[in-house]
Amino acid sequence: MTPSGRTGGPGPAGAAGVAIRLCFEASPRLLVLVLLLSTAVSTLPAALLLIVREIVEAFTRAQDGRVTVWILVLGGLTALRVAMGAMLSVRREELTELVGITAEQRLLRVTGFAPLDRFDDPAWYDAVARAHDGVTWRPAAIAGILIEFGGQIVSLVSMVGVLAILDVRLIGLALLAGVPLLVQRRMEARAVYLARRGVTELERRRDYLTELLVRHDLAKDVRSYGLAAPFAGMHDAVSRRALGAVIAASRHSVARGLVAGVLSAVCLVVAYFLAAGQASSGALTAAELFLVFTAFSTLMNSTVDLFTIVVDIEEHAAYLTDFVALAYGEPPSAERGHAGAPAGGHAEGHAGRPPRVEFQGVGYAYAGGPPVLREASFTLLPGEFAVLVGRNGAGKSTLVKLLLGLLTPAVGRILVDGADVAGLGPDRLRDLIGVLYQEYGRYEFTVAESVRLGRADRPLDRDRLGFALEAGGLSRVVEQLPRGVDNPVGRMFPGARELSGGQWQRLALARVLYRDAPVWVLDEPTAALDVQAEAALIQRLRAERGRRTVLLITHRLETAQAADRVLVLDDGVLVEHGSHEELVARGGSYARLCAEYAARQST
Ligand SMILES: Nc1ncnc2c1ncn2[C@@H]1O[C@H](COP(=O)(O)OP(=O)(O)OP(=O)(O)O)[C@@H](O)[C@H]1O
Repeated sequence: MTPSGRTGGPGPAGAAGVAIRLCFEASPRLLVLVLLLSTAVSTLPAALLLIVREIVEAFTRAQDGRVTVWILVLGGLTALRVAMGAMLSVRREELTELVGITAEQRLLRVTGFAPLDRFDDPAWYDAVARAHDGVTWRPAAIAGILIEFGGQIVSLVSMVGVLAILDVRLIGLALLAGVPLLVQRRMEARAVYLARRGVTELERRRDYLTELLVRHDLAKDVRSYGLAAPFAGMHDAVSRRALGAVIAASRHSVARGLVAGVLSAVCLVVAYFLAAGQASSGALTAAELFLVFTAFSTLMNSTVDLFTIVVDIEEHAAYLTDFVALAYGEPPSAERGHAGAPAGGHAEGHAGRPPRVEFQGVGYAYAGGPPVLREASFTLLPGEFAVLVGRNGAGKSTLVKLLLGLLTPAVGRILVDGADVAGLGPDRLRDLIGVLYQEYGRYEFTVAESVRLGRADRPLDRDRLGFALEAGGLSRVVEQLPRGVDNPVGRMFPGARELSGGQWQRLALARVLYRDAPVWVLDEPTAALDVQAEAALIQRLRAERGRRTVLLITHRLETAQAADRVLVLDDGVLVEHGSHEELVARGGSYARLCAEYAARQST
């Protein structure tokens, strides 16, 4: 079940469990220290109250010496309480921050490893948005509340003890006074949560519109088409709709709050009358009457705080439904790894000989859509340089995603040296195949860091970096940067130099070259390259023949002429394959593509 399908939530106990687990993951030592400090700080108010009683009693009996001693003790304990309170607050803050970081790390790992097809599901985006909403502070808030909970229990028990000595009836009244407030708070929290859940999509739309106005790759479009005002207007409308829904949900909260306040006040008034009656009958001294009033209101507040804690945890638990489902649910397949033996072979890989890649009757359709690939069967021979061509939407990029194991064939198998890709596991596949996607990443790091992402699991190899930059056609560009390979690129961070479209593509290509995998899959690698850079790349690919198996996707048919073999995909069907000359002579799909291409080039 996808997290988006859940509405029940982990419940207060489940959320508390998650928070405690995160505290332990964050720092067990800090957790213990904070708990000890919290307990110590919470026991002091009751002790201080009893000392006040001693002072008043000593004063009424004119025992000046005792009064002085107790006042000094009171002063000492008050100072201690302030000091411990300050320490508690600092350490608690540290713990909650660490819990926030730990929780966000969990979520980032889950979303970073999620199967690619999740990104086709709007409900997945809703679930991630909700999980992300508050992930840095809600688990931390629960942890903080739990720590407070321990303190509140200690404080409540000590006040119950004080009242038990003086008038046991008041304990029940103090506890009762909290109930209306609890009910009111709970109804309020639930209504707001349900309203906010209902507007997740609106909030995502709002965030998307914000992004459209701050993304530098869209800045030119936005200005040239005058889109800033319409986007800002849409943002305003969507934000107001979301806000309206949340406000509507809390419409009755003032009335409910008034009723709850009156009911609580009734309990307080009854309790004070009872205590005053005791004092006038002589059962309580003036000091004890003062003590009763103070202990009652403290107990009542502690009760309300305790109830509030439960409601707060319940509220956070509701908001954490999607986080818990994502972070503690079934791990995504990529993270689970593939411990089992690879099906149908072992793909030992690059030991001297590049691998063979086979598509056997592969079919695929995106969820709810028509077949995009039908019965595709072909073999890339070890060390072969093959080119895949076809019209827009023919299914070329889908084929690449299937080969990289990002999508799973609906029918058929894909084998690398006899091993089914489905059983190889992401690490092995990454070792075997270096890929350049059409939409490659533009990472705003230094040149060296960006290229090293090709082998992010290993320390930077400066020699390989030099080779990759040279072979990728970036050496001259890098030489002109003030800090060379250690210069940041992009425009978001200080000292960074923006690259041209073609230079970004060369950087992405350098990443693939740095990876040094025995199979290269390059989807439109020359789309942004100038003629010279394109020729250099093709020359390099030809030089790699026999050492690497290369599949290159392109719309530039000159490139196809340089390849050993051309594969032609038409509407999801692999209609032809052979050398450029053979296919032209055949007069089929490829020949028609070439004719159209030549006509376009000559106009
Ligand atoms: N994530 C997706 N969800 C649903 N349909 C998709 C998705 N990605 C691609 N398609 C559809 O699959 C078909 C093949 O797309 P694909 O990107 O594989 O084509 P392509 O041959 O690489 O095209 P191009 O030359 O334009 O890059 C298209 O009709 C497209 O609409």
